[in-house]
Amino acid sequence: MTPTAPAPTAPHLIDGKQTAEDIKVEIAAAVAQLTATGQRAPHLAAILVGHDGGSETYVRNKVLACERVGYDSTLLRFEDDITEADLLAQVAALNEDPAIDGFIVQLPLPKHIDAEKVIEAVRPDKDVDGFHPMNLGRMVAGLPALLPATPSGIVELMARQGIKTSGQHCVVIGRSNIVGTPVSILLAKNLDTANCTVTLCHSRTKNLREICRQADIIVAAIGRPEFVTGDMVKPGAVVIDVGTTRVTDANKKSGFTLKGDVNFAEVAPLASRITPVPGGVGPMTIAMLLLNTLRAATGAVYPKK
Ligand SMILES: Nc1nc(=O)c2c([nH]1)NC[C@@H]1CN(c3ccc(C(=O)N[C@@H](CCC(=O)O)C(=O)O)cc3)C=[N+]21
Ligand SMILES: [Mg+2]
Repeated sequence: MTPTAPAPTAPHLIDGKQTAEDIKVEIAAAVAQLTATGQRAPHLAAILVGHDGGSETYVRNKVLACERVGYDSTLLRFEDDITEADLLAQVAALNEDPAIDGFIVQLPLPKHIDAEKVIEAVRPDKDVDGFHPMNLGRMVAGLPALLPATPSGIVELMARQGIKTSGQHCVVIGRSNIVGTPVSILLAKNLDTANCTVTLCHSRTKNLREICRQADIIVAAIGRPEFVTGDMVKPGAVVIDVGTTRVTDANKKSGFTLKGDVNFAEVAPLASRITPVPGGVGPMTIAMLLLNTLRAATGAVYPKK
């Protein structure tokens, strides 16, 4: 008898691209309602410093997404020798501009610029990245806040895909300020969409493999391509891959392949559900940025100034 062919992986893929599209349709409807009542469309601005290929792609995707939902968008580009003082002046100008509802400063910034200082300079009510300590603190305290886009995108993606989180053991790998740390906090919250038992692992974690094997849900956010291998995953686990590293690939016209933090070939056959890269968490990040911009524009978190 011939061996059974492996089960097709498509049905258990978590389609972040489609879910993000659904959210954009909802946002577009909200924008149409705003403009029908005589209000102007939400306006998102992005500051991009330098010429990093990944950053250019993400920012371009953000601008395109704005067009899709009917927002106005402004892209401010600067060379990588811009001084910190000049960048801070640009941030101050956007803070004061009443035509701008929210803005982001694309990271990473050049080494001579103190990124923390720039993040703290963004007015919290326009901080649609949710990176300002005011928004992070309000999130930790469970107060209304502009939430960071990738963490809230992960929570929203699991909710919309019917993935059970309540009481589940979620192992987050990576403790960055923009993903690992905030997503571990969100997933532990007493929310219909969260309520996980969370373990936050990082580069100093002992017995990482054993801890990961106890996870019902793994969130991989270490930024190391194919870090999570089959031996780290309990059969039936849900696997959320946050990584998007460009790896040189001579066979590709672009010269690179986008790699997640999960070894997809090994892990997909074990997982009950898994996000692909691309088409998983990345598009959700953009959808949640748009949602934050709508919340900023309508004064849903902070009163409009
Ligand atoms: N101030 C700031 N805010 C950010 O939110 C921010 C940032 N800086 N710096 C870099 C990271 C990374 N990030 C991504 C956004 C979209 C995709 C995305 O759309 N990815 C597509 C593929 C895109 C491609 O083809 O490269 C996908 O996964 O399907 C990925 C990564 C936002 N970040
Ligand atoms: Mg720096």
